[in-house]
Amino acid sequence: MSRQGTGTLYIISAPSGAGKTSLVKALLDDLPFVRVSVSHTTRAARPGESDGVNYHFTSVDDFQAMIGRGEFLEHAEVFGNYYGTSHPWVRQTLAQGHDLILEIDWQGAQQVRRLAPDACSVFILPPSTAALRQRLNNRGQDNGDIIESRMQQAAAEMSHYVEYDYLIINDDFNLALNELKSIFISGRLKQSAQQQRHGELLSMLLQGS
Ligand SMILES: Nc1nc2c(ncn2[C@@H]2O[C@H](COP(=O)(O)OP(=O)(O)O)[C@@H](O)[C@H]2O)c(=O)[nH]1
Ligand SMILES: Nc1ncnc2c1ncn2[C@@H]1O[C@H](COP(=O)(O)OP(=O)(O)O)[C@@H](O)[C@H]1O
Repeated sequence: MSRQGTGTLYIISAPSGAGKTSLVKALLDDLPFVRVSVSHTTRAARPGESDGVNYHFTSVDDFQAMIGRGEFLEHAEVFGNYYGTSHPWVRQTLAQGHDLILEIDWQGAQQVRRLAPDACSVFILPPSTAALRQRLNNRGQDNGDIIESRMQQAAAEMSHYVEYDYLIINDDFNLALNELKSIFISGRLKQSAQQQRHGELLSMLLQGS
């Protein structure tokens, strides 16, 4: 299912605050063939977040109705809220030939791997737990209790890193971004070579030089 059309499915997981959203945003700015899935969640929007952009903010009743209709590729409860990925949207985006990122937790990653064994998965670690706490504080979007509960669950999330194809330590942001980009570019190159379209990719990659 990760290779319907020409797109490849990528899973990116990390403990809260490790920097996955910032890295994915920067990656999307640089690589035009990549899209990110906007998940559904029952958590409240943070200041500055908008419906349909960061998440589809959904009531618990609506979320459960979507589960009942089989609309999620995967879903999980994280930090006391539900999160899920729209199956029709994933199918359509891959069929259009885009590579697609799912920013999901380890539970969702396990569900997706069962359905799409050739999905490529990347785990992002912070350089230390102290840095993780510092980043959650600096982000300034969660109160002290929420930060505490995210720190408590960080170890459990991080214990799953061995299940992933790639591991990136997000210490220096630009270094981590380049490592992430190489994974996507190499994946695209492999696909393009299979489809005899490597010349097209090369000119896309070199257009800024
Ligand atoms: N299984 C699953 N997890 C998700 C989904 N969307 C987000 N998450 C995970 O839910 C957790 C909390 O996300 P969020 O509330 O945005 O907090 P943040 O990671 O600190 O920015 C993170 O581990 C996300 O990877 C989804 O659609 N499915
Ligand atoms: N390499 C880095 N060094 C320092 N701060 C970072 C780095 N990467 C991300 N951050 C900051 O850490 C905070 C959490 O990042 P975010 O992308 O929201 O994490 P996540 O999506 O994994 O919860 C943000 O304020 C972000 O700007």
